[in-house]
Amino acid sequence: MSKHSWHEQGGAWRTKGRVKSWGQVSLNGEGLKYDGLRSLNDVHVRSTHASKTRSYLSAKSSKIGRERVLGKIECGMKLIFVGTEVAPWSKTGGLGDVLGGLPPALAGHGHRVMTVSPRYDQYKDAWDTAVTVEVKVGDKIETVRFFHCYKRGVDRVFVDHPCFLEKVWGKTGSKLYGPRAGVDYEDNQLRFSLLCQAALEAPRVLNLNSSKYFSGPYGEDVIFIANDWHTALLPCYLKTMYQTRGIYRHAKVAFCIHNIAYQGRHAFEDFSLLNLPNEYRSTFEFTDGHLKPVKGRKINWMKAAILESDLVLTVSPYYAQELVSGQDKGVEMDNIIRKTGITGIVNGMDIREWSPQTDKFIDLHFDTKTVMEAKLLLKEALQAEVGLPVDRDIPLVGFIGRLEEQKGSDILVEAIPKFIDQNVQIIILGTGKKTLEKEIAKLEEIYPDKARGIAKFNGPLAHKIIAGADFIVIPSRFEPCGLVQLHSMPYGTVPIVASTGGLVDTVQEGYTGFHMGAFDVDCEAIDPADVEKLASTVKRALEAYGTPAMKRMIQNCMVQDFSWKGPAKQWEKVLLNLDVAGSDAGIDGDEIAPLAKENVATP
Ligand SMILES: Nc1ncnc2c1ncn2[C@@H]1O[C@H](COP(=O)(O)OP(=O)(O)O[C@H]2O[C@H](CO)[C@@H](O)[C@H](O)[C@H]2O)[C@@H](O)[C@H]1O
Ligand SMILES: OC[C@H]1O[C@H](O[C@H]2[C@H](O)[C@@H](O)[C@@H](O[C@H]3[C@H](O)[C@@H](O)[C@@H](O)O[C@@H]3CO)O[C@@H]2CO)[C@H](O)[C@@H](O)[C@@H]1O
Repeated sequence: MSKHSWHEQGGAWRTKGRVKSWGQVSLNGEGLKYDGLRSLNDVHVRSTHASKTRSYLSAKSSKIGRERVLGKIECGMKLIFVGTEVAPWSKTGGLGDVLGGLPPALAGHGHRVMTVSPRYDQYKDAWDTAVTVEVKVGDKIETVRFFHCYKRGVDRVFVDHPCFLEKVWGKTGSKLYGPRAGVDYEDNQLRFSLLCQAALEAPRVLNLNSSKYFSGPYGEDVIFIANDWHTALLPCYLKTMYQTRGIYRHAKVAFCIHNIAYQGRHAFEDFSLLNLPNEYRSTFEFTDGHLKPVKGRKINWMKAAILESDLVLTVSPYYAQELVSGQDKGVEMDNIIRKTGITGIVNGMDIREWSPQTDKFIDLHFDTKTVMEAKLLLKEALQAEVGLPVDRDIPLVGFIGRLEEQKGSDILVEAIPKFIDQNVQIIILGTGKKTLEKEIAKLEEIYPDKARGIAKFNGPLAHKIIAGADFIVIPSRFEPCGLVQLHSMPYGTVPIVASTGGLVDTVQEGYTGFHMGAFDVDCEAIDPADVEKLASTVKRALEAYGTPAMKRMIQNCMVQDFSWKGPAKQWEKVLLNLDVAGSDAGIDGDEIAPLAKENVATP
């Protein structure tokens, strides 16, 4: 049994009755009348005879740009990303960022890219396609409707169903998975079953004509990129509901692990909710030493996803190594992953959102030449905003993250007394576990002139901290990739990081940041040695503040390229290796279109 970091503690949904039969409702009839955003005919699509309406445009790269002519696809893959978060429409953390940023970068390489995620809110930029499909979820037939918009070269598809829209009020930050942090919705397994089935329908039933480069449904020769445990049923349904019927014969599934701490462990009896044939029981079966959500034998969604997908990826090479290093870091999936293998590709970040030269949330823009003066002014603005004494000579340390043990905010709180006597201020921004939120909120009372803990999900403030702080501290017990250090470095904000996961891959000791060493991954305890490591490394960073060495580090941080361009190339390479019919390398392009101003999810 892994001693720590399986984060799920319960919330299993119990079935009251057993499902007698499985499978999708019969699909008959035909006719796909949805034509991009214009035609809003009320078409109830029960058919999946998408091929009848195919009219692809082919794509050719040329030196002077894209030249695409009617005919068969000559270039690019058809990629369907599926996930429960997609920024800016929905986000509780980094999963949303990745589904927001990676797809446009792959579209920029000439691939046809769609994301499928829940419609948690009335997104003002996503239109009703009027296309509906029926899927069997648990023992009920549910109708789902697709909404759509086309942004930065990506078809953003939103799955509309009351199980998403009625539960989540407000677009980001909370309530996507449960009424509060640590508590899951009882019907999460059904919600995610519905999402997976809808995602499998989308490429076939949506007749999208979003750009001059591509038109018609995506068709069947696609690659699904499933993300985290919520999408684990996708490879299983692909095989049992489609490929057995000769549909999607060449389609493949890549499964990306953003966080092994959340695996979707549920009561074994819940298998019957999933509408999968009995032979899949063993794929899901999993026994651990935990009592929650039930003692002993369970189903484990992530295990099934790892075993049933064609390719398993994660979000940094070092995390990939950690996952197979043993039970603790692999959270009891290490033996399974050793069998399948795993590819680690470090995440990129959205340089349109996170750039000191264009950031819409800061009052002053800067570059490598103006950084030293600009940061002082931005720090003063930040100090004033959070109510700390305004003093440009005090080094400011920031923290941004979900308040879960993963992120080590508890270790940080414990370490603060050990360095707060220095010339320093600290601002912690995060939401999550109530106990951890209370801990950070108390800091202001204890250190009124030195510390602020803000238990809110606040995007603009995150930008101001990234820009105005001198250091960003990331004391994670484990960190698959970490985006906050990527966001901070272009702003010359030097990261102080635990030596784990993607933090190892992206921060170089003494060159672009400060490493604290690896922490104990046991989430149930705070190791005093880790408190010491954190405090001494912060002190080391404070000593460097204002020195020529620190100035060099700031420059080193700022000149790196953390955009999605490089990672997208690597993603392209591994996805091409899946050898799906019609797939071809894309072109060496940039993102097709900038993030439109209206590309903001508002209720
Ligand atoms: N209170 C708050 N207010 C405003 N913004 C907030 C916020 N709390 C967090 N954020 C934002 O949420 C994102 C968090 O990024 P992380 O890399 O820490 O992801 P997370 O751990 O959630 O995701 C997992 O998936 C990602 C993506 O693969 C991996 O990088 C990561 O290691 C893994 O744990 C950042 O954009 C951050 O600014
Ligand atoms: O983008 C942020 C993270 O979002 C996902 O994590 C969520 C996870 O998948 C959900 O299951 C849920 O986790 C809760 C867990 O189920 C429950 O038993 C309890 O331990 O509390 C957990 C937190 O509420 O919410 C997570 C988001 O908070 C995604 O899987 C991660 O990769 C992302 O880091």
